Amino acid sequence: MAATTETMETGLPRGFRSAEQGWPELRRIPRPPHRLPLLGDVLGADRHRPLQDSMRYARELGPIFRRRAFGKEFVFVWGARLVADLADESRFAKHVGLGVANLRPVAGDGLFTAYNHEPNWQLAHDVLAPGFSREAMEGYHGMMLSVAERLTDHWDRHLAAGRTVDVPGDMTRLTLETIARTGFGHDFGSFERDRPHPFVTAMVGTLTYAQRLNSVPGPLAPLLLRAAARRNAADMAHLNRTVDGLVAARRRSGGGGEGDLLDRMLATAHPETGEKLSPENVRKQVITFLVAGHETTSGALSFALHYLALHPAVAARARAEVDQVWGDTPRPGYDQVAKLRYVRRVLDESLRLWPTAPAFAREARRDTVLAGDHPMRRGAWALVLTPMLHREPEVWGEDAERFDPDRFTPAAVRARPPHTFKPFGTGARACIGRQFALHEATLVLGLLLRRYELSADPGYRLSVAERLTLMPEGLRLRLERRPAREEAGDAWARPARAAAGDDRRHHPAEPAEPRSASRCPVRGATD
Ligand code: HEM
Repeated sequence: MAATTETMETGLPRGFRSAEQGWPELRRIPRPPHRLPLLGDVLGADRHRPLQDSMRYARELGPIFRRRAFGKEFVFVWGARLVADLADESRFAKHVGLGVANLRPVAGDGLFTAYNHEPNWQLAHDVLAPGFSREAMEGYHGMMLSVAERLTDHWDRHLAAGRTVDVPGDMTRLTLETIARTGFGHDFGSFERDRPHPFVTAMVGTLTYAQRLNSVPGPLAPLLLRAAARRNAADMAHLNRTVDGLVAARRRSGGGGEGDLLDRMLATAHPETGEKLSPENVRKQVITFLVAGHETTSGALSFALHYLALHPAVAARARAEVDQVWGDTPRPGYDQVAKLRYVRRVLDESLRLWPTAPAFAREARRDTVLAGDHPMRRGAWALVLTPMLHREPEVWGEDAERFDPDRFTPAAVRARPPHTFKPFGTGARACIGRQFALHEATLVLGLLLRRYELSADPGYRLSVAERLTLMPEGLRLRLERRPAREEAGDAWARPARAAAGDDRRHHPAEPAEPRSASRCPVRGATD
């Protein structure tokens, strides 16, 4: 089965370089004390929650440590000084590490899973980056609002029926519809279904399988995961079919996406070379963007809603800001979203505690010494454990576990060393969809805060599910409608959909920012 050759024939993904080869002084790096022969550091490990296991080890072993499972040794790094050094792009680059490499069968040389040397990375990056420029984002705003209104209609129905709402499920509906609609002009009809869309089920299946591949001995994987591999093949076939249908429909219609991501993928030539993406690469990019474009944002929104429900004073402050900034505007404009500074801080603080893509891997471009202390050979790699970087006491204080959005006031951000907040990764391979995710999530949190009081089930204890990404498992909230403001004609409590045309509406009041051809439109100064 072509889908698994990279991982199953050798037990290791292509490009894998063992820690023993890469780190000459590996022995100096702390490891758990009770290592079993052949099996490694598996005592007490929860194979469904490898990230949270690693967080536990990090607390015991310090800012750099290693774990071994079934013959594979991993080096983890989370100390601020070490991570800042790994962010040096002249000496380090993205490593397509185990978890990401396991997604290669489905996402191939798509933007997220491409090896640095693959020419399709630069090609796709240059062709697609303008799809995340400010102008493009402004064009998506109306569609994002429309999808958010489908969510509030859905929640209103639950509220009327006296039911609680399924936060991760509904956030996934929302973010899938948003990326599908803005990027590909497609409607999955998620809010009209009782169960997750089969695309989501297939996606969760492939992500879970990619994670599981790391938790079984490589050579035994074909045997131990035979049934799971069969299901995975069916899931991948479903993803491919969905995407092929979507692309075929667009080709038949002869474009018509008004320059959305799919139009760019199909028709845009590289500005310098004139090259276009191949049909096979388009398939990989569409899958990449549909998956990367919703799963992590859904988790980020879900964690933020969890913390808002848990901290009524924070929610009240955020709501007061929304009322003040948006006033009675039924449909906030593009530029009114970035003005929700406190709501954005709530989001940042949620991403600090639970960065929903919780690790990224870095490899040495040449022989070097990490932070002047740990020699690494060219190709040696380490996993940055973002949730622990974001809890590093020297940076975030002894109360780093406490949820406090004021850690992101401009003064507090300025006072922190660089490279200490990395939910979107780092360098040239950092998240291309960062602004998209932040705009969408801030807008949706604003709309929900304005419309509802949210309360948590007092019995709920945060349980974080892992499938390469993170999600607050089983989170349900009780809603109460905020009293309507009669004098405003209930304008904000019931968005006047018809009043504000829908898709691709630009806000004339917002002047377009001049774009420098030499500057990548998705890389901000904060990266
Ligand atoms: C809160 C939401 C999001 C988070 C936390 C997040 C996080 C990340 C991280 C950590 C990386 C770097 C991975 C690595 O170094 O291996 C990444 C890359 C990427 N993300 Fe996101 N992401 C989010 C939303 C999005 C959205 C909305 C899109 C698309 C619309 C997207 C598309 C991508 C792509 C294509 C890459 C690969 C970029 C490259 O290598 O050139 N992400 N993301």
